[in-house]
Amino acid sequence: MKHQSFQNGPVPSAVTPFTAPTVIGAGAWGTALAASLAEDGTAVKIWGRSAAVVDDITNNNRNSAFTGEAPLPPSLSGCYEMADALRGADVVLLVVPSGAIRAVARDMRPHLAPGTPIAVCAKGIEPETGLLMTQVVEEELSSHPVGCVSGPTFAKETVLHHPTAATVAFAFSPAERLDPARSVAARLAVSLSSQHFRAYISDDLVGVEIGGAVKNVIALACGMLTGAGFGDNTRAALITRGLDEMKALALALGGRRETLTGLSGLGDLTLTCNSPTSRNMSLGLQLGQGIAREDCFEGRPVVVEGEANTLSITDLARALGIEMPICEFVRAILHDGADLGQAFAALWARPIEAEPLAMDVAFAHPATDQDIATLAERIS
Ligand SMILES: NC(=O)C1=CN([C@@H]2O[C@H](COP(=O)(O)OP(=O)(O)OC[C@H]3O[C@@H](n4cnc5c(N)ncnc54)[C@H](OP(=O)(O)O)[C@@H]3O)[C@@H](O)[C@H]2O)C=CC1
Ligand SMILES: O=C(CO)COP(=O)(O)O
Repeated sequence: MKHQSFQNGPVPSAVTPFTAPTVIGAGAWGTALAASLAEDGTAVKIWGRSAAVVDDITNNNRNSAFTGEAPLPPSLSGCYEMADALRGADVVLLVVPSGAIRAVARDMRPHLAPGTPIAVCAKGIEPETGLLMTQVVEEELSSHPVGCVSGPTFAKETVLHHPTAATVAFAFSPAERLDPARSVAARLAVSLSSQHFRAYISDDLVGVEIGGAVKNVIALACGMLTGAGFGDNTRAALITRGLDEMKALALALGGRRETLTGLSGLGDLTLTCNSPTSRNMSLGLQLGQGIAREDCFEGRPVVVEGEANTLSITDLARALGIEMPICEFVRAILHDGADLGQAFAALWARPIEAEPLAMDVAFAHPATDQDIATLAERIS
């Protein structure tokens, strides 16, 4: 049983962890999160749609298909009936790819106890609606508190107990604001935390979710340019300017700028953009090397969230009037058949901007060259 203090003013309150968590989705990340929750012996259920995967977890304490030979805690048990998985659950982590979130949330509805909190752990934005994953789940499960878990977390490292940190974000009720130790975010953060895993809390769902969704697209760009033969300078430029794009989108949707410098923003951007362990970075790398899309990953189907989400993110940005040139560059390559060299030359030839002004000005004014020149004069 985890009991930890949460500093709230002079008198720290105790945080009560969840005692019956269920994870929906038995892929790599669902398995890693379930293992973190079960680390201290808490009985955790994990639902998967493949009987072979579920049986492997229950009988062998392994998920060979998704997390290899890494041993999983014995208090983790698999279910392939949604009703069994959700019976008695006091918190649910929803960990299927973003494209499946709405349908799976709908399937969960008849089996959830009233008010059970749901933490969405997929990274993306819904096509057509432009909704964040938590907003999609709120539409399907309107009477439940809905939040998210996001951060720089490769599942394969998490199951091997490499120290890992992530952010848990939920809206805080007025009572929780007075005593954050009682918040769903704090309770889930403590439930997930162990000697290998640290969870931080936030109430900025927009900021946390936008970081997780957009970093995949920037990782694709980093992969493409790395694959094309460029080095660390180019990746650093894309990461930094990509962070600016994330901030702009999050701010336009009501998120907070500082959230994007946290684990789910800069943290995940740094991880994903610099490592071919990332499926998004890896796809970009292969495309940059000239490998045809259908031959990438040797033809295996692999979840590459940034691929479809490039469209949903740029559609949303266009509708909001936000410039996201790196994301547009990735869209041009992946979805409009553009030539990588020509598209990058166009990206690189964009007008010179004053770096701090690029953010601050874009929101106050639909910035023209004249606007920027005028503001630059005023500041200098
Ligand atoms: N892997 C990682 O390191 C991290 C991943 N994430 C995010 O977690 C989410 C899931 O990714 P990840 O676990 O890696 O993906 P995986 O490919 O490892 O697993 C996906 C799981 O979802 C299941 N699934 C797919 N479609 C459906 C559906 N329509 N209905 C029900 N189940 C479905 C798959 O089942 P089946 O095998 O039967 O197809 C599989 O169990 C993504 O949004 C990803 O961005 C976040 C942080 C880290
Ligand atoms: O989100 C992740 C790490 O935080 C996993 O990244 P990929 O989906 O690109 O593999």
